[in-house]
Amino acid sequence: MRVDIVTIFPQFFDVLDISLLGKARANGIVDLRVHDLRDATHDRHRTVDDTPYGGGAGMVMRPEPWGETLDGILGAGGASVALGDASTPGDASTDDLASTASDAPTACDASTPLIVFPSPAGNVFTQKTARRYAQEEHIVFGCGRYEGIDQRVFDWAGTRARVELVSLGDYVLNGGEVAVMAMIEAFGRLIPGVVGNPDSLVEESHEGGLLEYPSYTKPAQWRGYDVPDILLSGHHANIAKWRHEQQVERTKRIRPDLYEAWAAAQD
Ligand SMILES: N#Cc1c(N)n[nH]c1-c1ccc2c(Cl)cn(Cc3cccnc3)c2c1
Repeated sequence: MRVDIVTIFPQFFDVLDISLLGKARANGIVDLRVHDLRDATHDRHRTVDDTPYGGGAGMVMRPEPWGETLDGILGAGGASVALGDASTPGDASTDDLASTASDAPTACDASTPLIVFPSPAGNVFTQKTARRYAQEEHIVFGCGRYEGIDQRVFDWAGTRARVELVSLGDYVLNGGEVAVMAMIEAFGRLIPGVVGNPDSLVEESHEGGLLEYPSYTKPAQWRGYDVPDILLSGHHANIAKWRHEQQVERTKRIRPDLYEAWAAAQD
């Protein structure tokens, strides 16, 4: 899998060299490339922003550096696909991603790169999104700053690739870098060969729609707290049953929204 990141803070992603993803890069499982948007500027101050048309506070990211950088990543020709607007149906629902939505790509396939722009106005990133991204051959992440990126970048990019605006959640960040770091970790660990023991991914929170069960390790007693007896019984079937019951109880108590969706899917 190839991953390109466009940002004005390339050093922000240096940390990806020390994580599991660093090993995946070294092993050739992931080809990760970081691009400094300012390298596509041609003025003395390497300007990437300007005042917004129509007035308003803050600055908007200029389209030219984005177009030049994405041209370099996608190749001069690049895929030409007929698309709706940049947004695509989110993965937040429990339904499979609707591939027939009016704003979904109408003439492209998995070999067409996916360009993901973090945005407060994007669809919320979920584990379902992470699973989908882990299947992609080439993802380009466009990290914006200031008040956002000129809309024409999304419109033009949508003629060259599949484009998604994605939000990390309903809170406000200062730019896209933190969101991209989180998304790369979330889908990167799902890529075969990145995590040593893939079995460890199966019973995590949000896999299967339930939160994970509580975990314990040695010592059996700690500051007056004991490990549940069932976990010391060696009875694997009973342990599995107890763990599932814990998952259901925790999900119902902590995330009733997830519980309702999970319960509906059991019927
Ligand atoms: N993903 C996500 C996400 C999230 N969950 N919160 N904020 C963001 C996010 C993503 C991209 C940008 C770009 Cl480009 C500029 N800003 C700053 C900003 C803040 C408020 C209103 N407009 C722009 C971004 C914030």
